[in-house]
Amino acid sequence: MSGDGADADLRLAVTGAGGRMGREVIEAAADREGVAVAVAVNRTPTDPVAGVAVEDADRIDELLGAAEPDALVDFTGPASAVAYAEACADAGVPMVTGTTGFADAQLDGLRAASESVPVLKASNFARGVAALRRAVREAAAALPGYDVELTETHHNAKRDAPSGTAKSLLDDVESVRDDLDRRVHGREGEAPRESDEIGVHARRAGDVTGEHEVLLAGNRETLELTHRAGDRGVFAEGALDAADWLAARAPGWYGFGDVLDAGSAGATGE
Ligand SMILES: NC(=O)C1=CN([C@@H]2O[C@H](COP(=O)(O)OP(=O)(O)OC[C@H]3O[C@@H](n4cnc5c(N)ncnc54)[C@H](OP(=O)(O)O)[C@@H]3O)[C@@H](O)[C@H]2O)C=CC1
Ligand SMILES: O=C(O)C1=N[C@H](C(=O)O)C[C@H](O)C1
Repeated sequence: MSGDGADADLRLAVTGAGGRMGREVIEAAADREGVAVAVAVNRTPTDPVAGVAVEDADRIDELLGAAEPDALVDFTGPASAVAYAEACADAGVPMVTGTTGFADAQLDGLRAASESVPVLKASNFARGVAALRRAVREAAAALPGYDVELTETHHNAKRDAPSGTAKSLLDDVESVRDDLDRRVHGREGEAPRESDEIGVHARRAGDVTGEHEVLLAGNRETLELTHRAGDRGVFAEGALDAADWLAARAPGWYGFGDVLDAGSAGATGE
């Protein structure tokens, strides 16, 4: 393969290239046959990652125009993800974003870009989480009246809380349980539990990659459904699968479930 990946099957742009996930995506791409990183950018100057030079993020428009990558993979922050989506729309580049913590207005910005190019947003690219989401929908529907509490644990540098995955799981529970429509974030003092609550607990500690547990409890039994990510490579692999799939799609709004459905894995939803 040539240095700029001109003969690769899938040529990527990666934003946040100096971040935990950006580095992981570049390293996973380097290990994958037929995939090359044609553009990598970061807000602050960063040494090359896996031999890929990291450019100033302010040059993104010029770099996308010159390299014409097949897709851009973004793991940054909500404001920058929206700005990169606008750059993708202008350059005609499909965008995969795993960034979490968007406000509603920022989501509108992503959706606006999806009118021009394919945009795939997923709060979690682990296949196990896709399976967890299916299991949670099934369990919550099968156990009417049971209390539901969600606990997520992440490393101490995570910015947003609760996690994007936690919010997706809460959406899943609420989609099958009309009686649960109030998210209660932690409890303190006089706080008796009401029947319409879903308790949400966000823990931040050490270097935990990411854990999500959904507890369903009746009066004489409990069911716990838990996913633990072993390392960030699992997210990077899923994001590369998503980029590969998205590169051939029409403009629109997509989720990781669409990628897995296409591969007959049977997942649905974001
Ligand atoms: N969907 C999924 O499967 C996963 C999603 N995530 C999400 O991905 C995102 C990034 O996580 P992680 O890699 O751990 O975070 P890091 O803090 O390690 O990296 C963030 C990166 O984004 C850049 N960045 C942040 N804000 C801006 C901005 N305003 N403008 C330009 N660049 C910016 C940072 O640049 P700089 O170096 O200059 O600070 C850095 O390169 C988070 O939202 C996280 O929740 C994480 C793991 C899996
Ligand atoms: O910030 C992280 O690290 C992670 N963020 C995602 C989220 O907010 O759900 C996914 C994963 O849990 C790791």
